[in-house]
Amino acid sequence: MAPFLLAAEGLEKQFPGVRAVDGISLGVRPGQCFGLLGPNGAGKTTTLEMLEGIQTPTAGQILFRGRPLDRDFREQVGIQFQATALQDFQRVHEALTMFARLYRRHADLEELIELCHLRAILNRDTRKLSGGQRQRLLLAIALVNEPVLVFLDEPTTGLDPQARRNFWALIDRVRERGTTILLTTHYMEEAERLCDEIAIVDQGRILTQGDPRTLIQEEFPAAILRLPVHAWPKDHPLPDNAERRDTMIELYVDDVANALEQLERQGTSLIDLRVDRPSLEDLFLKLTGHHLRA
Ligand SMILES: Nc1ncnc2c1ncn2[C@@H]1O[C@H](COP(=O)(O)OP(=O)(O)OP(=O)(O)O)[C@@H](O)[C@H]1O
Repeated sequence: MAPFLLAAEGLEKQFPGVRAVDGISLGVRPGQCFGLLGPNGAGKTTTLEMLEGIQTPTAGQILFRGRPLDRDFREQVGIQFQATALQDFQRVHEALTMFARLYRRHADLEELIELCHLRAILNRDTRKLSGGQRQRLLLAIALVNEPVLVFLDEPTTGLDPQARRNFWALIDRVRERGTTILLTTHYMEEAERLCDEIAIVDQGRILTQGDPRTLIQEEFPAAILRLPVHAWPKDHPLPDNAERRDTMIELYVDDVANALEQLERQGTSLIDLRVDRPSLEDLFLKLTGHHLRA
């Protein structure tokens, strides 16, 4: 586990009647953005909370810089919870200052305010923040002790697409400062956009792990052509590189131009044809047989 900042081996968590995490091993390298990607209930939050030292594993080992989690670990990491309780009647700058006081070492608050775009809302009551503003404040709070590693649990859930994109840009800047990030998400686009490495989690286990682009390239050719079943000529059997999914036929191809020529030659109507680059959604479907959002 030596090159890893944080590593887990054989993590398990058993709740009464529910095996939330069923043998997860992973390693997060310094400077990396590592993502746990999976549907609701997959065990992402439970895994994250064990890695944060908040939940005790039923079995398994966690090492931070090669050592078990200790008091020092708490000083060196930051946590953005799904729903950190911000106190009522507290303004943004008061919340920041209060959290900064909890740590021996803390960041330059002015710099943090700039980084997280909080200047314009410093005097706002924390109950009056929009979803994006709240997430920016929660991220600033997670960064208040200048952590080397920050945990983000579904940081953009509930944000509108524009606020989500803004938050991604903010995460880019946090990374550029050298902070290692471990996040959970059920948005595949987010995992593809932000993460150097992902672990796809389903039913408490990791199905596959690696850099998103490589994972996709290993499983799929360059493109997936999708067309409705009714467009396919009845007398033509499906070729080996095709699969039927519900009302659609998917063709897995490397040479799009050549595939289109063949389809036209066999009399397939191309009017409803879609050409897609294979995505994490396709990978998840292939690995589990179901859609991530199902
Ligand atoms: N404290 C608990 N007691 C009992 N069961 C729990 C507890 N916490 C989580 N679970 C169960 O463990 C499983 C995994 O939950 P977890 O919250 O880790 O999943 P998740 O992937 O983070 O999902 P979500 O995106 O909805 O947060 C679920 O079946 C959940 O109901």
